[in-house]
Amino acid sequence: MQIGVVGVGGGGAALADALLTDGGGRGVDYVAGAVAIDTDASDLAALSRIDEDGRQLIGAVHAEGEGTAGDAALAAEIAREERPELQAAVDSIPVGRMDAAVVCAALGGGTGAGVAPALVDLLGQVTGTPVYALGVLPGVAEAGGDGAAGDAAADRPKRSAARDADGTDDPDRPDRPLASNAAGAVRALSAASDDLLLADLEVWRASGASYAAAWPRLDDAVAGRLGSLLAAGEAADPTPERVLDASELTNTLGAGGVSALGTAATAVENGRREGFVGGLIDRVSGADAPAVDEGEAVSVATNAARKAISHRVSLPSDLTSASRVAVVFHAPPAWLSRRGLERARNLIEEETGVPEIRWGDYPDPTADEFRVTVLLSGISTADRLAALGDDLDPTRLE
Ligand SMILES: Nc1nc2c(ncn2[C@@H]2O[C@H](COP(=O)(O)OP(=O)(O)OP(=O)(O)O)[C@@H](O)[C@H]2O)c(=O)[nH]1
Repeated sequence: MQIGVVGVGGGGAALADALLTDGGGRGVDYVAGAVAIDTDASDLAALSRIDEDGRQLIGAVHAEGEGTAGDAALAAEIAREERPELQAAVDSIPVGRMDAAVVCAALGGGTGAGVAPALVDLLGQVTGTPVYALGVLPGVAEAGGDGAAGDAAADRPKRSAARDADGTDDPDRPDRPLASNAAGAVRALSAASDDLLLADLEVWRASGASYAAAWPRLDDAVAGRLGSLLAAGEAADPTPERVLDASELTNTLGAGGVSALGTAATAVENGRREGFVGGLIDRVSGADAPAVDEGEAVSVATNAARKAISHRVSLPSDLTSASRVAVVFHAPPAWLSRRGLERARNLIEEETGVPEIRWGDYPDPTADEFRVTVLLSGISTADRLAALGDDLDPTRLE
């Protein structure tokens, strides 16, 4: 599945950048084009993968190139006033080559929360493809919740402030209302987009560490999960037994509620010889697959499947409330045993209560792990969302 990516705000643009990095590193590209839009010039300048031509600063008059400091209403106003600039940025994405658009945003940020809904709306009008939102929920402590380390005040929730040498914030700017921004953005994006995929920053925060330390971990992990799902349908050599293509993914998404991503991997022997000469011998002799014990293949597949839905799912939630599931098995070809994949699918079906999950395999002779990646869609019970606002019970979201 080919996607056009629009990252908005500091966190959203960083996540879009991570998707481009993941796509470039796979040998199977699934990003048709990517742009970043922000009110903060320094955050745009800090991106590493998105082309300079694809970086659009907005709100220069109101935000002076320094972000909105959490003011989602101001950001929404900027989006209304500068719709032509948003349109120009989006126009640089090759719409004809993509199966869907993905708008990435950190939902606690003013720019992310205020501008992402306008972008979803705009993309819906110009692309003719589904438009998905990929949102980062703020950490519990930075959003003013309890139950986490009390260092939220010292833990700069904003990217440019996190880089400030003195660590102080602009006293003229209001406190950042991360929780209410996130609540508003979840409401608006679930109404405007074809599906809202969520990743909770809290999931990637190591105990006692700062949220800033969790940013790249979340961005790389979420990009890797989405990348595994999207690239599986694009990989043609060797031929998969079953392809999880764009229409399968589109049919998994859009079930109402919200969606989450899970993954887990086990290291496996891929049987390749080391080095250039070894690679040549492998190619000439065709001896690139180790003999894999069927019992071991089944055990590796089921263990990875169990962990993928129980460990660091991007939005902690009641998995039995999901209504649709798609799974990709990515491994060296010899490890993709029919029985192993069937047992792993059965396990996921039993744990989620979703019958007949969609799935595909991704045989990859260069892989050195057996990876299971899961998309859980139509989730209707997630405590973290309910804590952000009564009306955010996903059953009530569109
Ligand atoms: N995943 C991720 N989250 C980030 C990153 N940078 C900031 N965040 C989180 O995003 C939220 C703040 O949003 P930002 O993206 O910094 O703000 P913004 O959307 O640029 O909006 P402004 O308020 O106008 O600066 C907080 O929850 C931060 O912890 C990042 O690089 N990656």
